[in-house]
Amino acid sequence: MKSKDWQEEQGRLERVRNKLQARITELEPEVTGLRDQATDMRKRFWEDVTINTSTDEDFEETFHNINQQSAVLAERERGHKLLTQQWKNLKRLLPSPYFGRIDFQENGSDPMEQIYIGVSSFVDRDGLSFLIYDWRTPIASMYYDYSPGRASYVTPAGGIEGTMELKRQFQIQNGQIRNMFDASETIGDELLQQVLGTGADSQMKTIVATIQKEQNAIIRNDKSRMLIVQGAAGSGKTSAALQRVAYLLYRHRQTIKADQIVLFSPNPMFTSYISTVLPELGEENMQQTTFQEYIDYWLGSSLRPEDPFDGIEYVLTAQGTPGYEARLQGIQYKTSEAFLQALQNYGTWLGREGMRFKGIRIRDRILITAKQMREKFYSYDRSLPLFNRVVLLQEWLLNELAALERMEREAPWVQEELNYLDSDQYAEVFGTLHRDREVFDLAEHYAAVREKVIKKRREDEGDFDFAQKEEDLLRRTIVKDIFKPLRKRVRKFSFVDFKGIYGQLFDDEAAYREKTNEAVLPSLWPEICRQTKETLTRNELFHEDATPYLYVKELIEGVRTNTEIQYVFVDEGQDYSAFQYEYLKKLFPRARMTVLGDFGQAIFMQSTSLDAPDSPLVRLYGEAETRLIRLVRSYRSTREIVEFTRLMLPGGEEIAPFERGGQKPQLVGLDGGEERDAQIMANIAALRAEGFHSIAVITKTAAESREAYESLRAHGGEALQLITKETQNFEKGAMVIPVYLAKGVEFDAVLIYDASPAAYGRDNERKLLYTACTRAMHRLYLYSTGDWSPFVGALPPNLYEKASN
Ligand SMILES: Nc1ncnc2c1ncn2[C@@H]1O[C@H](COP(=O)(O)OP(=O)(O)OP(=O)(O)O)[C@@H](O)[C@H]1O
Repeated sequence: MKSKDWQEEQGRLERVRNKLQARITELEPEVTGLRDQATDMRKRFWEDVTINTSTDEDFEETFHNINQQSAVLAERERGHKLLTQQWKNLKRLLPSPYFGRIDFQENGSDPMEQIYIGVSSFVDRDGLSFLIYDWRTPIASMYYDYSPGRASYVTPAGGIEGTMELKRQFQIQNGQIRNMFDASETIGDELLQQVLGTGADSQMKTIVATIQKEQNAIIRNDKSRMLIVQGAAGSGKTSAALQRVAYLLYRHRQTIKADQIVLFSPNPMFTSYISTVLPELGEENMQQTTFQEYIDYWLGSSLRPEDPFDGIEYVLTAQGTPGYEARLQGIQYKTSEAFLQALQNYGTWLGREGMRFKGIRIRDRILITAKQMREKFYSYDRSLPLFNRVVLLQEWLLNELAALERMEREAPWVQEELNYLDSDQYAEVFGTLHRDREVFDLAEHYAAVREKVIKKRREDEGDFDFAQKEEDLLRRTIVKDIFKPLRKRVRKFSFVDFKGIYGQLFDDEAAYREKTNEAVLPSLWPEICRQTKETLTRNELFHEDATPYLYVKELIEGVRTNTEIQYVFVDEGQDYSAFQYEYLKKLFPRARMTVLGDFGQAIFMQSTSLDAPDSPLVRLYGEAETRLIRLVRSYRSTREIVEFTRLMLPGGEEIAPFERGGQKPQLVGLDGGEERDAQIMANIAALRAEGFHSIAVITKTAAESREAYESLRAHGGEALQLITKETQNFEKGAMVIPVYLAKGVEFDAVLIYDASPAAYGRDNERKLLYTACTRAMHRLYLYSTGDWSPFVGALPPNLYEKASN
């Protein structure tokens, strides 16, 4: 780069920074001033309103007064929030105001425009000249989409065409230009090289300075109801998703708030991993959750669903145990669209017969039987949906309970209870009767006067009537205490026997066919039925039963929806079943959906292909509303690691490495376990000495992780961290982690604890090994004390180096 250019750019940078600084200094007193005003107002809120309730007019005036005062306060707070936001943005810009520049000559327009691009916009005093453009502005999109030459962009008013004369990238730190590149290709590789060469972090970083064209298409897609991204490991799916959230929040800032966007992530640790990206971009985080959290929430405490990690642990460790094959078949069937259809048919069947209810009882006595409920239920108009009839039944039950409650007050058991009441309960009733009196002070006065006038004493504690009243009240209280929780439960639909309704699906094959019209059943159906029923008796649910169970529950209770949410993001989308997608679609009827995933990393049984021609995801909203984008370039790992890992997958040749070189993966053959642990510890020490700090020893299962952890600790690995499904935060350092928890995250170096055929031999273990190896950014080691997994053995030997002790 010519030094004249450099000087000019440094000069401009300084001018912009001075302006930024001046604006910050100018805003500072306003920001603190408004904050103080608002705090002060809040403190003095009640001093500034005069409360007078003497007359109706006074009361009304007080009411308006309070309203007015809170409106002023809200306005101040809003003003303060906006100003603070602006002030924070400027402060964020100051050390590194921009990262890119394009010179654009619009067709038919005179001056060529220099467009500097940063994480937010900064306008000069005149209010017109943009000193910095937010990366999300339409004009800035050219920076990501074009190399110098003809270029265009789309504004709300239409397309603009012209020529890009220059495209420049900057690395600016603390106000100094550290690097400057003029790019001839779409985003020069140099900057990306540098960014990717740095170490892994315990938190994900933003990529706004180096977004690639194909990622930009994902970020700015604003048309599709359903956007599907199938992308190879490390191709930037999660990154694109997060920058897309930032883009949407900017593009629709008048209408969408961060809490109207929800992102489903694979586990809580991942949630913490990505939590800093949006704040770094000056935006609030969207809502983040896991599917499991949803399920737990809606199932309540009635049943304990198995979590997906216990589910996968079973699949990976229980081969050969009785019932294993049936469980696998069960998982496959229960997560399929066929089962969803079967359950819909089941809903129709329940509309005609077979609903199950739970009788309502008090003290070992049935008040309303399940049979009565069933008869009542099926007496309602059969054209009404299940849900409406259940609501009618609910109303009927509440009325019945009210009548029964009145009758019950005279029941002999109530008399008995009366005899056993303790003094506290008496005191309470006594207090209530007297309280009634005090409240009606006027009535008390009136009664006292009346007593005098008619010369007859009013009734009192000693009177028969009073005693009668007291007993009545006691009876009411006793019966009410029993009926109140009954009513509460009826309101929560607990008179419906959901467990029985779901369970009876698994009575036997003929019954199942009749209830669901299902033609094709898994061959081990009887065993699937036995397992499902047995789990239900323990008040547990297999992971694969949880969503279907909720689905059936909602057929009856009414569908739960959340209409507030405008955008739903599903990361690691291959791990959700067709069934779960249908459920999400129903849950968020207004939302647009973005699903990002990689079928190459589909390690759960319920996986869904994202881009197959018959993918249920495409059917979800229909082809016309769906856009599929494929990412094949992998940015995370070095070329050597990508070349090694991609061939583990059928069709993996299309995955393209980014040109960043490194060491070939190392296959370390050892004679025994002890030796392996010593070797791993030696490799970790060497990696650390080289400056790699985030290191993961990856195992296939949680059980294996624990064993490896114990064993490595005995060989000097005291500082290692064991990651389990309960781990909430992702910390930098060396750790032992099962592969399914390492999904979505990355490390400087990955060490595959056991790459033998015993660990990764079956076909469903191929993707596990691929997922594990693709977590590595710079270094990859595989260990085995015997043969190599066939997925490694089949690779051309020039793709790795063999090392033995
Ligand atoms: N355009 C880019 N500029 C800089 N870094 C990028 C870019 N795209 C991706 N990366 C980096 O590549 C790594 C992988 O990105 P990310 O985790 O988003 O990929 P992914 O497709 O979600 O991966 P996986 O499916 O393996 O979880 C991250 O370190 C990310 O910062």
